[in-house]
Amino acid sequence: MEIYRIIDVNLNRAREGIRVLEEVARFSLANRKLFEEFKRLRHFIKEIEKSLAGNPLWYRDAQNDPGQELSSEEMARNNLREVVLANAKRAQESMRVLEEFGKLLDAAIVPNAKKARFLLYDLEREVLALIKSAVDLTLYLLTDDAYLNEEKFWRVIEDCLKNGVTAFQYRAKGKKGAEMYREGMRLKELCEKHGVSYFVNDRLDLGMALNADGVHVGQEDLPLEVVKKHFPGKIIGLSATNYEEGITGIKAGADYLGLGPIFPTSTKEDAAPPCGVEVIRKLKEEFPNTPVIAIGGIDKEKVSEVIRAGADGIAVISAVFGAESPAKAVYELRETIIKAKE
Ligand SMILES: Cc1ncc(COP(=O)(O)OP(=O)(O)O)c(N)n1
Ligand SMILES: Cc1nc(C(=O)O)sc1CCOP(=O)(O)O
Ligand SMILES: [Mg+2]
Repeated sequence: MEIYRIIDVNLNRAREGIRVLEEVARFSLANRKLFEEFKRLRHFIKEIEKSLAGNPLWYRDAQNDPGQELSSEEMARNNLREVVLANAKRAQESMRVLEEFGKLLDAAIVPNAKKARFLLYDLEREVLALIKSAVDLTLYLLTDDAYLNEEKFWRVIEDCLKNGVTAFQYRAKGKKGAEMYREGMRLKELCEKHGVSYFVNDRLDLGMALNADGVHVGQEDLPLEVVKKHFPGKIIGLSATNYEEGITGIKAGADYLGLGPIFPTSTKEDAAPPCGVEVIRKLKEEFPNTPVIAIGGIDKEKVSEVIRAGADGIAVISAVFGAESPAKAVYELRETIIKAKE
């Protein structure tokens, strides 16, 4: 009897998890193919239930189930990706339980539960890829220690987030872990408040501790594949200073490239020689699906040139933080990008 209750609870959890994913595909992604595949999968779970010799419903006893209350982990969801990850995990775990207890009750359901679990892994990957590609990297603002050193810059940053920044990177070089955690958390909260994607530079550990949307690594930071392995489902960006590094990075699975410096920059002392805009054109011709974000020496005058060469977005520091009015600079850069993309 308790096995029927376990089967009942897990059939429900699997269906509920898949139902949430179905709604994400339908309403958030407006993707008919994925929506229908989730629906088919949900019906397939129903068929597993019907194929059982007994009816798990006969043994349902929700009143006396000690696992009824929501854990705080179940209540915390910051964005669509977290909703997908949590519900896919929930459904996959339930199917695994069905496989194990099915062996005791009705071995016939085992291969079907396993099939459903593997189908769900594939669908989850597809949904996460679509969510990742929906992240807007058009105007990507990075911090630099030279600017983030006075209290007044917190106000400046918030103004920028309100005025058109679409992605933000916490980039600190000379600070200790405790300070980075404090600043990083404060910045993350600001980004969340304004619906801006939040990245951490260089440090996988900090990105994980802050539950950032992603981490950006350079050629001399932790290897891309290591960061991808330890931060699954997150957006992992890679710096490339030339065409060859760009190709290698795309083939290794970078979610986007930070390509540069495109022009001379005085912000980064150890920057490579400028690579110019033609590299953007070549990379985008060969790999149109990987976002290329141009960085290094980009300002109001140069932004149109990089966007017309095919860059999906720009990453900037001094063009914003060095401006008399950073919020106005953000607004103007955004307007110029939109015009150049038309
Ligand atoms: C979006 C973006 N592109 C490039 C970089 C540069 O990364 P890296 O080469 O590792 O240099 P540092 O920023 O760590 O000095 C970036 N941070 N972001
Ligand atoms: C952080 C950084 N990375 C670069 C690279 O080429 O990888 S250039 C750079 C500095 C960008 O600052 P600014 O917009 O002031 O030129
Ligand atoms: Mg780096």
